[in-house]
Amino acid sequence: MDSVVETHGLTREFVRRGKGAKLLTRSALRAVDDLSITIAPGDSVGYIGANGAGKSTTIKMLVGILVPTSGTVRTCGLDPLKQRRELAARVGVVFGQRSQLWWDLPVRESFEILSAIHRLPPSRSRARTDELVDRLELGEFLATPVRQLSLGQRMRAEVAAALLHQPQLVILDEPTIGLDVLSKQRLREFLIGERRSHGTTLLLTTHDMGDIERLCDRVLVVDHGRVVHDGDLDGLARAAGAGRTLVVDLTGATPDLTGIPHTTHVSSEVDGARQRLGFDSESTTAAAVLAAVSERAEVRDLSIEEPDIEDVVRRIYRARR
Ligand SMILES: Nc1ncnc2c1ncn2[C@@H]1O[C@H](COP(=O)(O)OP(=O)(O)OP(=O)(O)O)[C@@H](O)[C@H]1O
Repeated sequence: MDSVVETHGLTREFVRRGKGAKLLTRSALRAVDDLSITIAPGDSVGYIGANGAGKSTTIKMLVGILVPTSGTVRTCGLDPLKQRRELAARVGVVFGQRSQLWWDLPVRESFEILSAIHRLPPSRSRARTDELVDRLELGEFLATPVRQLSLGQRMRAEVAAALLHQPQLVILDEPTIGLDVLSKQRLREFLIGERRSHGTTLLLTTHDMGDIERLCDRVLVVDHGRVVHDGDLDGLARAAGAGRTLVVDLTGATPDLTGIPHTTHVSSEVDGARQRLGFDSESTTAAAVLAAVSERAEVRDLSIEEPDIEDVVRRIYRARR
C-alpha cells in the first residue's frame, strides 16, 4: 500500500517583524526546512525535538491547517489543502492543549455529534463508541459535562473523540502531557491495542521518553525544521549515548555503590539509603545491576528512570554541531 505520509522538500517560512534602530524590519524564519519523509501504513513514529524545532508546524501542514511555502505533502494519499474534507475522514488529530469536545455537554453527546459529522451509520457509531468506552474506561463519566472532567479523563475522552471514526492515521501532539502515571499508562495501552487491532498508523510529538519507548518503532528528531535523526529507538539511544538510571532504596545507610560493571554511580541520598546508578542498556541489564547491588546491600524498593528526552535531543544536536 502507498505511504500514509509523504513529503518532499516541505518548507514553511514565517515572516517575523521586528524593530531595528529606526525602521521596522522583516525577516523570514524557516520553521520547517526541506523536509522529506515517508511514513508507511501501520508505522508508529515519534516526532521529537526542542521547543520551536518545527513539530507543530509540520503537523499543521500534514492536516491542511497551514499552507507550505514550498515542497509537497500527501497525507493518506490526499492533498491536505485541496482534499481537507476527505482527509478529515481518514485522520484523527489530538492536540493535547486544545479540545474538540463540547465543553458544556456530557461526553456522550459530543460523541453523538462527532458521529453525525463523520456520517457514521448508527449501528457503527454505537459499536465503536462501546468499544472506545470499554477500552478507554470512559463509562463512569460518559454523562458528565466535559468541563467537569479531570485532565486524565478529558484526555481519554479527547482520544476517543479523535478515533471515533477509526481513522487510518492518528496524529497526537503531546498526548500525555500533565497526566499522572496511571492515566499515561492507560492511554498508551489503548493506543498500542488500537494499532494492533486496526493497523492504525501513529505519529506523535512528545517530550516524554516513556511515550516514545512504549509506543514508537521509529523516531524522527527535528532541529530547526530539519530531520537530524531517523531510526529506531535503540539507534536513538546509541546516537545520544544516553543511559538509563536504576534507583534503589536500601534498608539502611550504605556506602556509595561504586565499581559495579557498566554502571556509573550518579548520586546518594539519606546516607546512601537511596542511590542512583546510571547504566548503559547496550552493555548490561537492569536485572544484572540489581543482582550486583543485592550482593552489597538489602534492596527495599527500586525504579528505573528513563533518559530525559530533552537530554537525548540535546546530545543529538550537539553531536551534529
Ligand atoms: N504563526 C506563526 N508566526 C510566526 N512564527 C511562528 C508561527 N508558528 C510558529 N512559528 C515559529 O516557528 C518555529 C517552529 O514552531 P513550532 O510551533 O512548529 O515548533 P514546535 O517544535 O512544535 O515547538 P513546541 O515543542 O514548543 O511545540 C518557532 O520558532 C515558532 O516561533
